[in-house]
Amino acid sequence: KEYLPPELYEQFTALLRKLNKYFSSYITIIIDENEGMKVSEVYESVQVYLSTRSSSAASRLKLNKPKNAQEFTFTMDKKQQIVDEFYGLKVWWILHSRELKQQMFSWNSVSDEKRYFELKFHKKDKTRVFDTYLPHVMAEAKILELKNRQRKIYTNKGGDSRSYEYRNRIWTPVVFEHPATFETLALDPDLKDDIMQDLQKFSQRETYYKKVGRAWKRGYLLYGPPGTGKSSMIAAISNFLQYDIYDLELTEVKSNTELRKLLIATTNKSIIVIEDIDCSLDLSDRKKKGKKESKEDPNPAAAKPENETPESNVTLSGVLNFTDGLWSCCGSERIIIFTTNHIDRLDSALLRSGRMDKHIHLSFCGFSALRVLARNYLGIEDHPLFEEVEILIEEAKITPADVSEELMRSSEDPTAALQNLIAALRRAKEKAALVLPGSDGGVEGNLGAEAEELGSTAENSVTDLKGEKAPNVPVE
Ligand SMILES: Nc1ncnc2c1ncn2[C@@H]1O[C@H](COP(=O)(O)OP(=O)(O)OP(=O)(O)O)[C@@H](O)[C@H]1O
Ligand SMILES: [Mg+2]
Repeated sequence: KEYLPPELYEQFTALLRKLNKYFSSYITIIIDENEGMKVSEVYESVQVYLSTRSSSAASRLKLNKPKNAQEFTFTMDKKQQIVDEFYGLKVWWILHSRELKQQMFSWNSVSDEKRYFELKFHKKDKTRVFDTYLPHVMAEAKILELKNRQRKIYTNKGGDSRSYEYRNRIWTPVVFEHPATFETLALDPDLKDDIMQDLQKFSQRETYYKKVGRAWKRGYLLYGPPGTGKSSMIAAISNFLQYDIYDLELTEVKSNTELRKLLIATTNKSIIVIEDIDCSLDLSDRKKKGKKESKEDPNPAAAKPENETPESNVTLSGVLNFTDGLWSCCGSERIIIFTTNHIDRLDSALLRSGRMDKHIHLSFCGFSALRVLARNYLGIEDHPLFEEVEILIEEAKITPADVSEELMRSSEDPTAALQNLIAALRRAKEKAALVLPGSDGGVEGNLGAEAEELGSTAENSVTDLKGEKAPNVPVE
């Protein structure tokens, strides 16, 4: 390097590398961390596999202990080599990292890093490596992943953009530990069974979906007043199927293209959630609003101040494409869940039959749901006060969240807790009568109408908390 001019030195070393390759009796395979916009599955599997080998084989390790994990795990540090042996076959693994030069200068710029594994083995072992060793690595990684699996909840709401782990990922993961299960969910038993069977069936129907030519995914729309268990149900579904959750914050998504990127970056066996879809996007009035704006202001772009941050440009059609367009079939075993408190605010395009496979109405606490809550919070199956509660609860229209609150206040004394509940039910009943005299009650009056309205748009039966089916009025 000291004696040759730089350009000659470059050429000389390139030639040496070529010669080395020509005469070398080894083969090297590169496994990149990123595969387009996704983290490569092969890279992740290799990393998991090597974590069991590294503690004995490498001299410099990184120590990890994921939250709640039983044991420490080790991962290879950069430039470390691990020699692995498999029935007499010897291979070398090295983790490399390359800094990518940034094109543009900026004050808070951080150089990008590209990581990759290098697998080296003798030429004579080529067939064995491809036919037996690599499949063994993948299979072993799968077993380990299942053993140490921690479910994650991902969000697209800005992670730490300067941390390497998150900069290259558009979803930020957090370990998911929600305790809600179908056991603890206060729901009409028939509705609960129906949902559980539907989920179970879905998760076992890979070949069926293929046979009928459909993408292996399912859409649920959960609707009902606040505090009726929509979010809890999503957690219960995740715990039931052992799927990860992708919590999509639509207001953070700038365009339909970004929405598509987010979709592509989700993994299989996952639940994609858009909570409060009516609040995230003005879906119903979008077209009308667009027309109005264009009438009032012939050139709206010119009126905008230049430094204004661009608003979300996600459109209804973008969301619809996200749920069932051509791109929605990349990957499989996905459940897409929308939640809303106001089903009447949703565009009919989102509600039409076949769009979301199941519309689930979560409503006020019925007596059977109360029994579940009494078991959860008070540890009782029956009580003399249940008779009174049963009569009151059908009229009072109180959410499971409110019932839970009442029961929690004196959980050590079931009688006192139920007396509190009875008082709360009486208050709720009076309040409901005051709000809408002569009607069934407050908000719930509207909800009944919503259910009927939905019956006319949804192909699937509309099931509610009490297991009633809303009338299926034919689509006009
Ligand atoms: N059906 C239910 N079964 C058991 N607990 C429930 C149920 N509904 C509500 N709760 C309790 O009430 C709290 C609020 O419920 P949750 O967040 O699931 O309501 P939500 O329907 O998602 O409300 P929002 O529309 O405001 O998002 C939860 O912490 C849960 O403990
Ligand atoms: Mg919620």
